[in-house]
Amino acid sequence: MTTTTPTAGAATGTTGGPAVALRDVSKRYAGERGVLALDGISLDAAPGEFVCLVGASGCGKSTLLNLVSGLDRPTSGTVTVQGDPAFMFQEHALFPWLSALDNVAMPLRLDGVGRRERTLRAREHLAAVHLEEFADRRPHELSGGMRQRVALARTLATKAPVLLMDEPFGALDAMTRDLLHDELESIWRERRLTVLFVTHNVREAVRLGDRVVLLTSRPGRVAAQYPVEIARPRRIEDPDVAALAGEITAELRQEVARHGR
Ligand SMILES: Nc1ncnc2c1ncn2[C@@H]1O[C@H](COP(=O)(O)OP(=O)(O)OP(=O)(O)O)[C@@H](O)[C@H]1O
Repeated sequence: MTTTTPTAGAATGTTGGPAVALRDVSKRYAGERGVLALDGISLDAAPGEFVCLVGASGCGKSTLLNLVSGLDRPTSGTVTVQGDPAFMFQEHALFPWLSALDNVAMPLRLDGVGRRERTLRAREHLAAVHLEEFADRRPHELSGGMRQRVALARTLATKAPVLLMDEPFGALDAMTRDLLHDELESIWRERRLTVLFVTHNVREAVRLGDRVVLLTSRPGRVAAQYPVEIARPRRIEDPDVAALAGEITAELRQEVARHGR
């Protein structure tokens, strides 16, 4: 039986259960070849937990996030989320004709928040990502890193307790990515968000995650899970981060080799 059950409006942690729970979730895409993207995934994220997903290209990471977001439904199994999650992609998907402030205010506007209140709140979210001085700029007047910050601020404006991030920093240079790691980490802690973060970059996963989940090549299954017990604050170049990332990468390589991809 297929059910996707976002318990809309529930706050993180109020029911005492996991913030995100996947139970034996499979996804087969329709079409001639009927690709089986995910096969029997069971995975929880506790309220306030930062979970990173890594795996070979095409193993179903984006599919998994889409199922959690409710954009798509599993073929079988159940997906349960406490509250409506917010989604942030690699492509910032900002409205080009709107200022940074109006982009951030958009979810508030859609929620029916009045102009005065939403401007005030959007300014606070921009300040959280250190962009208060750029409130009036349009996306094309901002750098790639700044645009991703605006996208992050807009995601925060939704007040969603669960944040789904699909390679959000993949296109950024190392320095900008480092800064955004710091900002995301501090916002995550402050707001006690639950984060599901997809990345190709195993070091980034270890830098950010409380736990790293390694998926098998297609069809995606959980191959291994690594609790990250390295004290925060962490830096991506820390030897401990590099060591665990090395271990996970070795396993990932074997996984890719096993499937000849
Ligand atoms: N809408 C769709 N229709 C048919 N097949 C799809 C669809 N979306 C994804 N797929 C297939 O499902 C598999 C998993 O795709 P998905 O994008 O979830 O993988 P991924 O791990 O996020 O990939 P990458 O790391 O390259 O971004 C792939 O083989 C892909 O071609």
